[in-house]
Amino acid sequence: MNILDQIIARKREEVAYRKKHQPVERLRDQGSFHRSVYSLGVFLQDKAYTGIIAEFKRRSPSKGVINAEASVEDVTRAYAGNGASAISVLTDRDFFGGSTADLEAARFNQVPLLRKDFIIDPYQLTEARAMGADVILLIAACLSPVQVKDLAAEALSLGLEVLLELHDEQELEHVCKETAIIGINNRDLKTFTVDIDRSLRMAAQLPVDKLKVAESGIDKVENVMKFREHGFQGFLIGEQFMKADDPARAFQQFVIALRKLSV
Ligand SMILES: O=P(O)(O)OC[C@@H](O)[C@@H](O)c1c[nH]c2ccccc12
Repeated sequence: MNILDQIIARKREEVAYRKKHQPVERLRDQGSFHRSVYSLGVFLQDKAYTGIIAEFKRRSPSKGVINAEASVEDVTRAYAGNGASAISVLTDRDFFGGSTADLEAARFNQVPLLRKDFIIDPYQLTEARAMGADVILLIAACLSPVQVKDLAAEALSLGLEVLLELHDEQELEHVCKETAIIGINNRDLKTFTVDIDRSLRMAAQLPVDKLKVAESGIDKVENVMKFREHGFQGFLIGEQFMKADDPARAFQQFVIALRKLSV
């Protein structure tokens, strides 16, 4: 079993457990279920922001512990206060050290919040809405095209936006009218190999009306500039900030350098 298969096998158990202990009706009663959402599509196209979807990630299966100390509140406040178009928060516990509590703790920020997890069941969409997310991730590598379409339609009906993550050409068939924002993951979730040019190669094959997000392995402002030239509106960056002793400062410095190049 590759790592993605292991994550999904564990996720099925986790979702079954959660459904039993937190019935979907109870999720719908939570206050945040009914709040209005921030639109990732709108924020990615607003030039007042950088296009960066800045991620809060404590650890990962590929890197182990990235940052054990960081405070969600402090880091995400710095992300939102310094031009992030959105914030991504890992909510998977077993492989990424995240939690529902982490996302809830980031909710005070007035930018779109992405629930970063492995979504395989509609229950997780209601859960995402209830915990205060605005956007959910659907990963083509672990879903069929029909599952993507059904989960995306349900997410939209709950008022959530969808970021569909692709990695290779075969996954282009997962793109549908319900998925307006497409991320290309430069990291292969099965082998962890990162190829930063993958986004550039695949971008040309995406429908022109989709918003494009380059994901993973971005560690230089020059990468962001290059992605922009290739028509990308979004850049999902985690480790580059989280591996610093002070992720808030690392983000600020990255944005200052990016703004210098952008003028
Ligand atoms: O930390 P990086 O290399 O900047 O990557 C961020 C993000 O793209 C990565 O965390 C990610 C992309 N797709 C995922 C799916 C699940 C978990 C994590 C991810």
